[in-house]
Amino acid sequence: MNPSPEFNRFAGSLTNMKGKRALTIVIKLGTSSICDEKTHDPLLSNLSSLVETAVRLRRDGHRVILVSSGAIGIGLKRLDIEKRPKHLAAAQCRLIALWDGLFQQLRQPVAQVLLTRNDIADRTQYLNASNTFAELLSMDIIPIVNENDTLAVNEIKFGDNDTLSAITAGMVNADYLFLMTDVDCLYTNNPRTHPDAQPIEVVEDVSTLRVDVSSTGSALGTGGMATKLTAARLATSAGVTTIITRSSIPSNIFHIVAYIQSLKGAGPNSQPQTPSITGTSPTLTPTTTSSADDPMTLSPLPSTATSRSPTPQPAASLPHPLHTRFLPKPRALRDRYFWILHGLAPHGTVYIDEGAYGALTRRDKAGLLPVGVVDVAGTFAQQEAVNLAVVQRIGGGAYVVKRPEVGRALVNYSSTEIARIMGQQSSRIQELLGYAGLIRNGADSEYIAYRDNTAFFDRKAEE
Ligand SMILES: N[C@@H](CCC(=O)OP(=O)(O)O)C(=O)O
Repeated sequence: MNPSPEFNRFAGSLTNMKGKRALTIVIKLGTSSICDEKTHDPLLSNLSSLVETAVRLRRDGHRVILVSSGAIGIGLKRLDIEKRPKHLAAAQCRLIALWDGLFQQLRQPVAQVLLTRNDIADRTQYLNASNTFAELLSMDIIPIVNENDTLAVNEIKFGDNDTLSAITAGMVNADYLFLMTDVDCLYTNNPRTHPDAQPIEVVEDVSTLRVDVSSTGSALGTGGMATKLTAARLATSAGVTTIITRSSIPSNIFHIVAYIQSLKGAGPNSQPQTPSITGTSPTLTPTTTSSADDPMTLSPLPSTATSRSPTPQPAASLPHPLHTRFLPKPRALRDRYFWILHGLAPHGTVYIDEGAYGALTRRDKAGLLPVGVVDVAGTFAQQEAVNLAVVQRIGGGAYVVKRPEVGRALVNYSSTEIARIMGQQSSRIQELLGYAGLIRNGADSEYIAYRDNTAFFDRKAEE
């Protein structure tokens, strides 16, 4: 296969990136970008174009990881059935053969990586996965990642490949995560019903955007608008610039990277000099259908997003296609905290009082002691991950939940054990349980969770 004219055309802008440090770029392609929603035929020209783009980036010295959905969609064609089966990913082998065949045309080796949450639930396994990616990338191989649908029951599912791609991007310390989809970018409103809707070019803080979840994504995939924002929140917390852009023109990746890299010369996280949204309509405006073709419609809060006016006025000289860029958090979450917060699935909830929360989140962070625990829900074993919720004690053993999800912890005691020692001084653990939890550094544990085994979504707590 010879590179298409389009492939050769963007060689011009490539020169802008030459001589710069190698970037790690994760590209996520959803089902609707891989196969036709009605016929389920693979979108060959689209896939070929993506292959050309990825190979070109690789040859320019960058590291590329592809997160590819499509096993279920392609499987429908293979099995000649109409509807997405609930428990079947019949065509992962077909999907990877398709990618391998296309990459092979350009002599680019690829490697299949199938993951479930179980594969990263243990710290050593997480680090193994991370090392495997590093090794593949150092050998100029493009890893192609998907959820291992054959093994992934609900408890160990990432659930959607947007989330999986964000976790992958965090794991490899990527510079960019591209969430390729069937719309150009996020808009201030649904442009179909609101002609004055403006594209949102830059989002500083994804948590201040409220998403219209009525657009649920394609009929064959599991993601949609909401999962893209979740992915953006995860990836940006790990310091990854996250982009939403249209998948039908994969070479856009190239122009967008070149554009953003050129902005970086103008200062960290530079933004185009375009008007800010004034905040006249900060409430959510639902889209009218859930078609995958719907633009993503968001209601940004005033100071956190920058939109392009109807006549684009790019700040940098480089031309760039429409996209939404989520700025990475200035200080990336420590790898261990990223893993605890986003790699692990919580098995229950430990309710802590405000005093404990304060101690766990202050600068000289403490561990979680039994005395700060008010209640426990769910069934979990030692060394499993739990959700942490903050409660206010209101007397007589009663409490109100103030913040239902502030962070995660890897616990030294099971749910049954915690139920027996909560609210007590650590010195009573031995007496109450007959033993004292996990032993670390030769001493019994006085903590429900060690301080380096707790992590919080509020970034101030982790800085
Ligand atoms: N693992 C599934 C894809 C799940 C998924 O997240 O799909 P999508 O929303 O299209 O990215 C598959 O290969 O079909």
